[in-house]
Amino acid sequence: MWGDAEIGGVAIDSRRVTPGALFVCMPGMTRDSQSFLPAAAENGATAAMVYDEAGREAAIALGLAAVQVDDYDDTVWRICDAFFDHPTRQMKVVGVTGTNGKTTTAWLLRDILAHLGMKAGYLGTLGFKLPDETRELPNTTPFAVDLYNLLAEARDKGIEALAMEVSSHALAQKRVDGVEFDAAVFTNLTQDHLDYHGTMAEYEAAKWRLFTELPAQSSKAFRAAFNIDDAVGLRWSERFDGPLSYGIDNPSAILLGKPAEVGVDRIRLTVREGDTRKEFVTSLGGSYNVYNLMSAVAGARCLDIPLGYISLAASGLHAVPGRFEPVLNDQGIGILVDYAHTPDAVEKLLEAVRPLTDGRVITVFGCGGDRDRAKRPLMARAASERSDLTVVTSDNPRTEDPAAILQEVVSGIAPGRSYVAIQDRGEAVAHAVLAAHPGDVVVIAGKGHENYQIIGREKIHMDDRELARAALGERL
Ligand SMILES: CC(=O)N[C@H]1[C@@H](OP(=O)(O)OP(=O)(O)OC[C@H]2O[C@@H](n3ccc(=O)[nH]c3=O)[C@H](O)[C@@H]2O)O[C@H](CO)[C@@H](O)[C@@H]1O[C@H](C)C(=O)N[C@@H](C)C(=O)N[C@H](CCC(=O)O)C(=O)O
Ligand SMILES: Nc1ncnc2c1ncn2[C@@H]1O[C@H](COP(=O)(O)OP(=O)(O)OP(=O)(O)O)[C@@H](O)[C@H]1O
Ligand SMILES: N[C@H](CCC[C@H](N)C(=O)O)C(=O)O
Ligand SMILES: [Mg+2]
Repeated sequence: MWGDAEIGGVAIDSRRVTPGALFVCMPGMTRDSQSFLPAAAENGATAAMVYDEAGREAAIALGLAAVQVDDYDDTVWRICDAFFDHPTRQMKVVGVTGTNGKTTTAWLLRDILAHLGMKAGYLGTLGFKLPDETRELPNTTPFAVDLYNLLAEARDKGIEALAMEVSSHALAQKRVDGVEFDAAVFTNLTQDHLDYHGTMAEYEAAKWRLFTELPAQSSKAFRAAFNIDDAVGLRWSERFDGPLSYGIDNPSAILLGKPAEVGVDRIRLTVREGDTRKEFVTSLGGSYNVYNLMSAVAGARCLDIPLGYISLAASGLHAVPGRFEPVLNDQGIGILVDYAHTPDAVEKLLEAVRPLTDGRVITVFGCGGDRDRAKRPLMARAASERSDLTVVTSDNPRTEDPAAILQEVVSGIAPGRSYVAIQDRGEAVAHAVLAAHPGDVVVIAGKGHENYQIIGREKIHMDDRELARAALGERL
């Protein structure tokens, strides 16, 4: 520590530094965040957390108090948790983790809690949702400094319960350490993010921290809910003391769902827990959402909300933005915008769609650049095996060559299956919609709620729902 300073805030980005703040420089970013020390000082920072000698010297030269840390990940959350006075001790927090279904589960859980009159919040891929406003966030689970700022804001605004997605990146980087979870829900584990974690074992180990290391740091009692129809969920529930197991297929689940009807915008199921049975009728659609509904119910049960209350609240549930979201039209063409961006999600999505139509299924999808390359051919296989026509296109190529990504995707198309590769996403959507006949379903996967395409480091406006409507216009 060099020098002393009274701290009035903590910021990770020089543009968000307010007078008196500690500016936290995070190592390993695309740009050296210590290069923003002058901008932070200009905005009134009085102290800086730096990660090497050059940063320390720069901070001191700017008149800032400086602390140099070697283990960034393990230090920053401790500083934030202490500075913000342990914000999660004053609200219920339910974490949701797993490869697919985090956003949907956490969003539905927030809706259930809000319908029951609680002041509930949501934090995840769809942003930071408070009762009166929703703000977009760049990450599913923000970095510790940003996260703790949001948690303190939630606490200060009287949020009673927060449903929060917890990504594997966040767990590996200790972004959520110090957060005192009342409960955590596990949805499923299949391949994704191998670019970051390297192996499935490492990926799984990161997620497991939410159920082991994090509760061990917490002063609260902790409950865990596992989907035991998933192989990893089953294994974990056996390793865990007193979990709430849930599922549809495995009859030993404590919370057991029996779907009675699954349509485009209707799910009806019975949930049994011991001697209690309750009917759930929602305006959600798609068979994969039966699981997410069960996950959300499990999250609410972990907070001791009676099953009957949860079933009442569930009657108000409807499609989550960008997930199995219909684009309505009067041309008789089913159009669904969805966020499937893993092999398992593509499979589950298309299995949800097939029973809903006697017509053809036409699927448009791509794979993100600068992300897990190994999943590209697997997504193509999953899509082409279950579609009558597959249209491969771009999905956030980022700094990669879009044509090269398309080639890697196409290498996985199942032999003999019909496909076309069209790099421009707007043209690809138009091709699919123009090829459709009444009764067919066009599935546009991968971008869901995203209203942009990232090309290079630029974000340009692009929204699959708008592209679909424009293409419908071309048919007239
Ligand atoms: C690869 C990666 O992790 N990138 C993150 C990184 O972006 P970057 O390296 O491009 O940042 P940068 O713009 O060069 O800035 C570097 C540093 O300087 C700071 N800065 C920058 C400009 C300035 O004027 N002043 C300033 O202080 C920034 O705050 C940052 O700390 O820093 C940004 C700001 O903190 C993050 O939003 C961004 O996450 C991006 C969006 C991302 O996609 N990350 C993925 C890998 C991720 O974390 N995903 C997980 C899982 C998602 C899921 O499957 O659900 C997640 O939780 O989001
Ligand atoms: N329970 C599930 N099992 C399998 N696939 C699912 C499940 N829930 C959702 N999906 C598929 O995954 C897509 C993304 O769902 P959602 O956004 O809820 O997941 P997520 O885990 O939050 O994803 P991300 O990692 O991007 O945050 C959906 O659009 C759907 O195609
Ligand atoms: N949170 C996910 C989103 C991927 C969505 C897809 N549109 C892409 O860009 O690959 C990720 O960072 O892997
Ligand atoms: Mg998400």
